[in-house]
Amino acid sequence: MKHPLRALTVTLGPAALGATDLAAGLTDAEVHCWIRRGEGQIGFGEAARFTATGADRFIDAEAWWKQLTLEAEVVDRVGHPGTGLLAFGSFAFSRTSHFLSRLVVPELVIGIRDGAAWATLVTSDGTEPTDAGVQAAVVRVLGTAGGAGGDGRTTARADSGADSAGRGPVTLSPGSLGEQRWMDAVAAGVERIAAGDLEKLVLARDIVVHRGSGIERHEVLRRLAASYRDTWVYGVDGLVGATPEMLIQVEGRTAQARVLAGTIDRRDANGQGLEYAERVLAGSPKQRHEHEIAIQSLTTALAPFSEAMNAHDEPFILELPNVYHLASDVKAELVDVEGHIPTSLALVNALHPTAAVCGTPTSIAGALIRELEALDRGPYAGPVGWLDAAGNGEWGIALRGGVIETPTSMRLYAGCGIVEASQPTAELAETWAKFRPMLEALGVER
Ligand SMILES: C=C(O[C@H]1C=CC=C(C(=O)O)[C@@H]1O)C(=O)O
Repeated sequence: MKHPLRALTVTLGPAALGATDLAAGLTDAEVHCWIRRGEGQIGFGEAARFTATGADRFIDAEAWWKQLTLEAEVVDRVGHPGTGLLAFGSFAFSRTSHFLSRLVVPELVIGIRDGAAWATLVTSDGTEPTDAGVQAAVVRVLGTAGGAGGDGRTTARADSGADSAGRGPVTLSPGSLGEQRWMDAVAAGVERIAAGDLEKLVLARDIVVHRGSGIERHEVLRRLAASYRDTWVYGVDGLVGATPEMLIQVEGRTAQARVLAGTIDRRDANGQGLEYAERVLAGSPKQRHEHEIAIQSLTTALAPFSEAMNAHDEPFILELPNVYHLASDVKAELVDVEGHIPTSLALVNALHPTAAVCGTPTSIAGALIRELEALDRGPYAGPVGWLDAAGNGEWGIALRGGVIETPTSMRLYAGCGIVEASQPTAELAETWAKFRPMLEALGVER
């Protein structure tokens, strides 16, 4: 007999987690996670799962989630975004993808928000989750109380040193298109833009990393969380990465997005730092044009759901360990649609795919991507994140990541915005800079 889910959320004392950085809790190879600057949520086990493919994947997921949360019995003693029932999710970039878009409700979620920790225990067999049950589940996944191992940053750094020192061979192999064929695809895209068929196109490619000694998923996540503190580190099943781009974040009536487009490799700055980025990135008409198109696509799609929207006139420079980006933060106050504030997933349905990962106009860019990339992007460049029963959530764009395909191999993806002024060799170099966070986390030096 199928039972409705039952959930209990309680505050966790500092000793229960034993660390101020949530990355310290990445103790299990199957852990789901969403972490930025040591805060967010991690999930263990599985109480429920939904999968879908096709054009209606977001709407179908939303309907499933609504029904599940309506039937559930929830005691939430914390009551902020992310507490109560929560699902992690990952969606295919394309409606034609074979990848199964998914929502996963873990049995145990541990979170840190504004320095305070909490945990939610979910049962699917009809039993009532208790305080003692939550504490016991936390101890089970983190080791003894207070035994999560201190600060995730320290642990991760020590591990990555040990890793590059001496594990099995790591090799790279080309994905769907080799480098030359991918550059030919970029040149073909530029031609189509020059012919006036479209304004911008985002072309991606894949590579496969083989690691003889095995891919340790939670170690990879720890390294990403340690090195890429300003990104959102995500792990949902085999999908793992650290994205700097926020498609949409919803908290009550407030929605926020971080739009990125325009990139330079930090290695090219030769230590000149931000001054170089200001000159070469913010000062480049090509990069500004690429960024302008991405901002336009987000704000146009968000406008019907909001009454007040502000985005700065000037993009800022986002400094990451591998690249500098042109970035713009957009904030909007949401309006009721059919009597309700739109949920984060409803907004994802309206916003995806933006011009930061597809192009403009969307349908022409989407068709050209299918024609030129010769690649099923799977969850790459699709929405990844979490949502709660109130509709709050954070959905990043699954960039700077990849999919663990076998115990010893992982497929990585990276793409570039192509405009008329794009040069195939420069775009190829940019993909290598974008692969770098994952390559480093996997112990590949390049
Ligand atoms: C498509 C990717 O990046 C997008 C996000 C930021 C900057 C981009 C760019 O400058 O081309 C891309 O639009 C990727 O990382 O795979």
